[in-house]
This record gives sequence, C-alpha cells and structure tokens, in this order.
Amino acid sequence: MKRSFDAMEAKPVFLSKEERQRLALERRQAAVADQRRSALDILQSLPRPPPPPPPSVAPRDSSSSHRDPSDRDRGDRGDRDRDRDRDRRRDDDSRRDRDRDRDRDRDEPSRRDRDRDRDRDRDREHRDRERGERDKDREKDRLEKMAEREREKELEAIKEQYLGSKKPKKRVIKPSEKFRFSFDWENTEDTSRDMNMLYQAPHEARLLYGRGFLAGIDRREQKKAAAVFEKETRAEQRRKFGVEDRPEDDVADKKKAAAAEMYDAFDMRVDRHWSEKGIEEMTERDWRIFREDFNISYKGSRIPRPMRNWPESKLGTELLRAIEKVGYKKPSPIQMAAIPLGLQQRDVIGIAETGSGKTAAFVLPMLSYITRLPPISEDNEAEGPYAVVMAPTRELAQQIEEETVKFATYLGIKVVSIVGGQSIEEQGFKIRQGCEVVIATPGRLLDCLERRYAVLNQCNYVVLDEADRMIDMGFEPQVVGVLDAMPSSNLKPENEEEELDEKMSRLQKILTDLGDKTAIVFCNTKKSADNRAKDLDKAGFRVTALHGGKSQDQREISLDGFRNRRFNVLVATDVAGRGIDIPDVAHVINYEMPSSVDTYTHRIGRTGRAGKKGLATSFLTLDNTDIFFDLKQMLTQSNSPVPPELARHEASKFKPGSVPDRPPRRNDTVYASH
Ligand SMILES: Nc1ncnc2c1ncn2[C@@H]1O[C@H](COP(=O)(O)OP(=O)(O)OP(=O)(O)O)[C@@H](O)[C@H]1O
Repeated sequence: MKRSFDAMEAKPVFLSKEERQRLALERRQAAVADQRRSALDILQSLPRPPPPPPPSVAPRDSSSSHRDPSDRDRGDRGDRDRDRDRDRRRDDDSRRDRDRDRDRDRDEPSRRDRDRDRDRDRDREHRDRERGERDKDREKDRLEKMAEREREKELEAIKEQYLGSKKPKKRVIKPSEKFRFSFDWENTEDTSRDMNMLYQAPHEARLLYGRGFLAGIDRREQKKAAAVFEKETRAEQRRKFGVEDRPEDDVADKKKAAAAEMYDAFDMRVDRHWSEKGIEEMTERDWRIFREDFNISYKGSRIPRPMRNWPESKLGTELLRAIEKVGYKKPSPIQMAAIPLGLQQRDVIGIAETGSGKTAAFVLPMLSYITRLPPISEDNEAEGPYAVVMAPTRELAQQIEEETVKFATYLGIKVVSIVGGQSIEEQGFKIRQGCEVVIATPGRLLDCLERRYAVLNQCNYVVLDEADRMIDMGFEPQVVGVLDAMPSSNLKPENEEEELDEKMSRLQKILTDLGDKTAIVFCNTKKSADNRAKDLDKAGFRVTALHGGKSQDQREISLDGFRNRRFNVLVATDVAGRGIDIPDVAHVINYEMPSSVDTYTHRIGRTGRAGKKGLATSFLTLDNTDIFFDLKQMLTQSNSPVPPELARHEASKFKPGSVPDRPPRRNDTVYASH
C-alpha cells in the first residue's frame, strides 16, 4: 500500500528508447538467472534417479493389440503418463523384490523355490490388476465420449429449436415448370385486336360481386355508368362504320337510362332508414337492422315481427288509448319483441334487464286477451279469474299490481293481489266478488286455493314473473300446486303445429285481406267453432264465437260486439244462419261446408243483402262429396261459374249414393270458390 502510495508520489522520469531497451535487457537477464538458480535448487533437492529399467516383460494385453489405430491416435497424453507411472512403480517393486530375494537366497536356499512360485503368483495378480485398471480407464473414456456426444446433440437440438432447422428443403417441381409452354410467336403478333372489335375497347378489369355489381358502391350509380358506357361505345362504333342513328334505338336508350335511374335491387333497398318507411315497405334488411338497433334477439320458430310502435301493435283501440293516457310514448325493446308474441298467446320466456319495462310487456297482451272475453259478472265470477300472475315477493307482486291497474282501470278490468301479511279471508272474499286478474305470491295463492277461498276454473293465462328467482327461492312446489288447480282442459296442446289445419292459413289470408270489413266464418260443430275462434284470436284477429252452447248472455255479448265492430269476425254454427238478426256482412266463409244445399243458401244469404255486393267463399274437401251434385246444380241454375274441379268430379255427376264413391281423404281441398 505504502509502495503504491510512494509510486504515486514519485515524479515521472523521461527515458529515451535506448535506455528503455537497456533496462528491459537487464530485467530479462536477471529473470533468466533467477530461473536457473531455482531449477538447480530443485534438482539438488531430488533423490538420485535409479538406473533405467529393463524393457517390460509383461505380455501385452490382447485387447490392446487389437486397438483401433484411430483410438491410439486419439489416446491422450494422460494415458501414456499413467502407463509410464505404472511401469515405474512395477519396476521399483520388482527391484525391491530382487534385492529381498538376493538376501533371502543367501540365508535360506530351500525357500527359494517356494518364493519363486509366490512371486509368479504375485506377478500374475499384478498383471491382472493392471489389465483391470486399463479396462476401467477405457470404459471411463468411452462414457466420457458418449456424454460429450449427448451434450453436442442436445446443443444441436436447442439451436434447431431457436434458430430453426437447417435441413435443406427438397425442391418440388411444379407442373407449370415441368410442362412449360413455349409459344413460337411473339405477343405483338397477336392479331385478335384487329380482327375482333371486342378487344378494341377493352373494359377495365372489375371484381364482380353478387349479380355483377361492385360491393360497397351504389348499384344505381353502377347501372347508370354501365348504360352511359354502352351508349358511348355504340355511338363511336356507328361513327366509325358510318351507320346512321335510328329513332327506335334512341327510344331504347332512353328506356334503359330511365330503368337505370329507377333501378332498385330487390330487397336491397338502401334508400331510406327503416324509421322513414311504412310497415309494408320494410324489407328483410330493414327488419334485421331494426332488431339490431334495439338489441332484440329470439329463439324459436314462427316468430312474428316485432312491433315498431304502439299504433302498429294489435293491442286494440281501447288498450292503445289507455297506453296513451298512461303516457308511454314508445314501446321498450322487450315490449316490441314480446307483445306480438303474447298477442298470439304463444308461450314466451322474456329476458331483459331490470327496469326495461318487462311488466307492461306481459300485462298488455294479458289485458288484450281479457278484453276479448265476457266481463266477469255474477254468472261467471264463481269460476275465478281469467289470468294469474305469480311473483316471488310481496313487493314485486304489489309493483305488478300497480302497473296492471294503470291500464286495467281504463278497461273496467278488476285486479286483486293475494300476498302474505294480509288477511287471507279478506283476500278470498275479494276474489269471490269477481276479478279478471289475480296477482299473487305462490305460497299464499296455493293456501287460498287449498282452503277453497278461490278457484281457477276459467284461468287460461299464467305469468311467472322472475320465474328463475321463484325456483331459486324454493317456490317450485307451490307454483306447481297452483298450476295443478287449473283445469287440464284449459291446457294448450303439446304440439301446437299438429293442431294447425292446412285450411287455416287460407282462412287467415282471406281475413287479413278483409281489412276493417266484417265476415262470418261458418263451422259445422260447436267445438270446431270454438277452436277456430281460438286460433283466429291467437293470430291476432278481432274475433268472437257464436253457437248453441253459449248462454243467452254470452250470445248477446258476442252479437253486440260484432254489431258495434268491436269484433269484425264472427265464427258461428248454423244458429247464426237462421233466425238471428245479424247485420249484413262483406264476406261469408264456409270454413266447413254444410251437408245440404239449403243450409248453404241460408249461410251465404248473410252477405249481399239489400242490393249490396257480397262475397262467399267455401272450402270444399272430399269430406263434402254429399253436396257436390246439388251444389253443381245450384250454381248452374243460378248462372254462376262452376269451378272445373267440381264440374269434373264424379260425385258432382250423380246423386249421392247412386255410384260407388272412393273413401274420402281428410282435408283434401277440391277448391275454394268465391
Ligand atoms: N314503454 C314505456 N314507456 C315509458 N315508461 C315505461 C314503459 N314501459 C315501462 N315503463 C316504466 O318503466 C319503469 C320500469 O318498468 P318495469 O317495472 O316494468 O321494469 P322491469 O323490467 O319489470 O323491472 P324489474 O326487473 O326491476 O322488475 C316503470 O316505472 C314503468 O312504468
């Protein structure tokens, strides 16, 4: 430390090149002298080396005689050193042994033979030991080399993993390379341009989509551009070849231009937003955008279109007025989607976020359904309500009651809530006094039913609000109990599709075309009339039924509703055909043909009265062959056209029973005559 401190303090001295060389030489000579001195010291301290040993007599190892020359080359110096050491040790041993032997020979000649044997044994042992050691060394070398090779392989694998394989890729010859065409003419020698006019004015290459239009560019513009291009090309050709313009070509051009201007791809109208269109102008694309705009999605089949606004819904004038009074300007998305489904009385599971107007989404179709039923009166109040809404908590039930009452008061519909914490007797009393709607928690309602305070004999409409929560809260047995209290005859068929008649769609079409005019649909039985009325009601028509199974009051209600246009469709059996004063109707439909021509005449007499025009449509199937002959006669006598299907049919040519008839096929429509 001190020296370095001194060295730091010593002043630098400038030395010339010669001086530096001289100093270096002196330092080198001193170092060499030092080395010599220390080497001599070491030599003197060593013991005197023994005389050189005779060449080894040990037999060479057989394996070593067969050693691979390359192994020998590769054998390292360590091997030789070890051998040399071993030899030296062995020589020392044998020298010592010889000395000892000499001494022993001198002392005891008789032991010499024995000792020689022992020496031979020892030599053999010695040789064996040496051979064993050599084998061990060779094995160690082999293992080390193997380990080295493994390490190299591993390194190679890591390299390949990170740097990629360097394996040369096999070159694949493409067919185009294999069979290269060789044209023996130059491109410039192509004469097609001169020969064919088509190539003289080439159209630029275009990517075509759909019906030959470019995507993303207004189709009308593309159509116009194509028309202009065609016109110009033709004019140029004419000029070139001296063809005169013809007036008819001019007219055709104008027509094409006008068509291009008017062009509007079917169902791809992108001219206006859906909100600016009437419902009849809405394309599939508009409906899709509409559903996307309001995040409406459905699962299920035969789903009606969502309603875009209140007036477009089929809720009926009374309810629409009530909605207006309540102040709901626009339906919420769940209402847009669920109300048309509810009005068809389809089973619906509605999912929407909290506060999105779910209550009105189920309340409004429910009230619309109730307005089409006779009001609850002394006659039917004992049969219980028409609809039941169940909710998991009292608070929710009361909230639903508030929302329902908002609209129900305008329609004269009574609502009763049945929740825990209030007198059950009082609640039972309220129900028995008559109400159309019951809103309840399942436990309390089941209690009421079990104690006979209430019945659900005419309840066909059930709403489960927050159904998932109700199940989570363990109300499933109570809900099932309430559902079981409803008459099974009120259940909807398992398979609604089966219930649909292939005639029904025709009937619906006719009634849709009817607009605001009135129609009577005739059926042959009370049951059939009820079913048709139900189907039409589900389909959203303002329909009422009239037949002999209805009480006098119910008949009055139906007829009054039909007269004052609350209903514009009356489904009836022949009771309405005779004796009852029904106003003139625009259209009579024989949904089921009567078996006698007299009844047919009475039925169709409901339209076209007092000199007015009327229309009658009859659905004739092979179930009605009994009337074919008389009907054909009647139409012929009254100079009405006879449909060819009827005229050709065997049953229309003979009085019933006079010729054998083939068994009728059900619902096989022969014709529908107007
Ligand atoms: N079309 C509408 N226009 C204006 N207000 C509406 C409309 N529909 C519902 N509302 C009002 O929105 C509020 C929330 O409605 P509602 O209680 O039916 O929502 P909800 O989806 O049932 O909510 P929750 O899941 O919490 O029961 C109510 O005050 C209701 O009166």
